[in-house]
Amino acid sequence: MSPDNGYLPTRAGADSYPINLQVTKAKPPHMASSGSVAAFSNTSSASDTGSDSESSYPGSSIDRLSPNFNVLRVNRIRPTVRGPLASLQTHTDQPDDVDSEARFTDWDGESFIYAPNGSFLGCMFPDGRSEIAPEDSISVKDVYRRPYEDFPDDGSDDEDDDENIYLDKSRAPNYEDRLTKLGYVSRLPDTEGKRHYRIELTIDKLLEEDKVRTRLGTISLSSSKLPILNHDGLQPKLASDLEGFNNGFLEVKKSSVSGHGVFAVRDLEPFTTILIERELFNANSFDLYDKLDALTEEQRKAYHALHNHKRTPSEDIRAAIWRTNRFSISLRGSVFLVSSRFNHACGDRNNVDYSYDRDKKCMVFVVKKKVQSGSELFIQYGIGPAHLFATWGFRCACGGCAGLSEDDCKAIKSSAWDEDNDDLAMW
Ligand SMILES: C[S@@+](CC[C@H](N)C(=O)[O-])C[C@H]1O[C@@H](n2cnc3c(N)ncnc32)[C@H](O)[C@@H]1O
Repeated sequence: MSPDNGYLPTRAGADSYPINLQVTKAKPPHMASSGSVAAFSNTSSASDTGSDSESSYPGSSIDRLSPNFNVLRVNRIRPTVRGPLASLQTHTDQPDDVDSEARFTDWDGESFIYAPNGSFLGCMFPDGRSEIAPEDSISVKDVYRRPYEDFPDDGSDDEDDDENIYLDKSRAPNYEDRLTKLGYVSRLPDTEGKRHYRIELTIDKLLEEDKVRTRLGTISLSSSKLPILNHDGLQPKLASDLEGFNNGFLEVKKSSVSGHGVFAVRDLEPFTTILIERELFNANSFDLYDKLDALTEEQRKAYHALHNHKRTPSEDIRAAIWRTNRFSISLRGSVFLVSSRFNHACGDRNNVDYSYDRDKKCMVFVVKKKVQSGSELFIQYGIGPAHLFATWGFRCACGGCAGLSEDDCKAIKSSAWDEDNDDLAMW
């Protein structure tokens, strides 16, 4: 399982986080309460949608916010006759320990927006196609999960006169052509202990001289209530047997695919965060045994209760457990107790995405599509049964792929499998 092996469009980046998203329809333009920039001052409360419609479009499109930033709604307020502009309005319960400005980058018409603490807030596609979109919802598309450090700092970032405007030149070589695509980020008055940011996005190429910022939409964010599961003071029950572990979203129990698995305990909507778990430890092939020695007895017991899938009969059991369960974090691996119980499914069958929060050392799991209560929750370890077999030594039984024949396995073993190699750094 490797959430951190480069940019994969289906995977979350290291500094990106999941959200719960609800999109509401906005008032049609003629009903909008105000079409001017000044209207923003009335919208600093997260509970103010500017819209009275309840329609929701779960599955719409901004993904991957911090657990501290749940998107509650996106609503289109008013398209402007001068061309569309978009804005995000955010708030956070985070302590005031970060810069007061969010960051905005623009690349090939894709807009990436970061919270002041560097957390990825979302992305928008402010291209011409979405101008005055015919549908009521704001046109915010697709999902991007890219580690923050993916954006190279060439020292040449252009800062506009307005100190709240950032344009990342290194990501937008033709940035001069895009000068009308700037993000305007400003802090709004705090309410009820929450901090609010307004992020406006100019997307109208026609507005060369007379740039007018008009709110096209608003995104309100609230903090996630899902607590981090950590194993510092491990409960004996968790140490000996995870079966029955239930956090209100998921439970661990026997799976028909393999051993134990993770199952939904209620109907889940896309983008729901279902588990945030702190690693038990992080190791590489050199310090694994030291790390295991440093665990408490309960923690070690929990480690040994994890599944092990030996690649070779001679493989050390501690190494086999580590290799079977670790999530690859850069060149190291982290072990989790509940996260390690997710089985793999190929193709469309996997229904959960995951990412690693480097700061908190947590794995974060987010539902990708609607899941019915009782269904098994699957992640994707790798692409295709041949890769799974060559890397982890098991034959995929997810039901979503053709699987492997005996001959396939033999062929893989003879080409990609070194019987003597139980090297921990295999993958
Ligand atoms: C991280 S563990 C997953 C949880 C494990 N089933 C358990 O009981 O703890 C990974 C192991 O689960 C099994 N596994 C996971 N997904 C599988 C699949 N699609 N088909 C067959 N075995 C699978 C393999 O043995 C694999 O080495």
